[in-house]
Amino acid sequence: MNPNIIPHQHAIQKADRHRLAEHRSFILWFTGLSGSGKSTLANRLEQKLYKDGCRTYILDGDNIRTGLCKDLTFSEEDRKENIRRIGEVAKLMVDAGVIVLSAFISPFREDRQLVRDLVNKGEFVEIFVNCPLEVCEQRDVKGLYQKARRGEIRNFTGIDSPFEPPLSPDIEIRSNEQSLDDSVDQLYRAILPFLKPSAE
Ligand SMILES: Nc1ncnc2c1ncn2[C@@H]1O[C@H](COP(=O)(O)OS(=O)(=O)O)[C@@H](OP(=O)(O)O)[C@H]1O
Ligand SMILES: Nc1ncnc2c1ncn2[C@@H]1O[C@H](COP(=O)(O)OP(=O)(O)O)[C@@H](O)[C@H]1O
Repeated sequence: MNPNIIPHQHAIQKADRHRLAEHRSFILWFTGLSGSGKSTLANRLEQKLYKDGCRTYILDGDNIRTGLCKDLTFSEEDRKENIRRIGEVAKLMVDAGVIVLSAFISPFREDRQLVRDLVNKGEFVEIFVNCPLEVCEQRDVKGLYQKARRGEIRNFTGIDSPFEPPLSPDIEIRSNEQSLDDSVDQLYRAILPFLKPSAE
């Protein structure tokens, strides 16, 4: 820490923003293989929360790897840096009173833990979108698994780059065993308790 950087105490705090929005803010951290269903679930859940009048924002590859993190590759080191930056952005958004839905592979336990440690207890909800590699590969939503198998993409998660599944996720969705509607319902019911304003 640089001793010459002294944070300013702003008059309007996170708790004030929660009162205004009438809900708390936190990070819904979707993790899973490419094609497991992270983006689809984040999108569907956001629509439900939006209908309820919640302030939400999705962080995913479209708005991060084409902007803030466009300098990063898929090496282990760059993936770590990717998640570190996303974690810092998500933390700011939580402070701004927004419910953040983040949809990144985030393959390493240590990096996910790092994001959890950035925010207060109860402000990080780890959602493991669990789907066997064979099913993700069969879905091949973007044709990337085929490219990876042909050797046209290197360091592809599940093929020649590791994925460390969460050991005790807050929520687990088995996206190959349950329908999309059931998955969204399960998620919505599980996060309702997080929405309620606490005694801040
Ligand atoms: N080498 C390699 N490995 C994995 N994924 C790859 C790769 N190259 C490109 N893509 C596409 O990039 C998306 C994953 O980016 P992330 O930022 O979520 O990855 S990570 O969290 O830094 O590991 C991922 O998107 P999703 O399918 O939505 O997960 C892929 O479409
Ligand atoms: N229960 C489920 N939850 C999420 N996605 C599902 C489910 N069942 C089938 N799918 C399908 O799996 C695919 C997941 O793709 P996507 O959301 O882009 O994955 P990711 O963001 O993890 O790469 C979509 O075509 C989606 O319709």
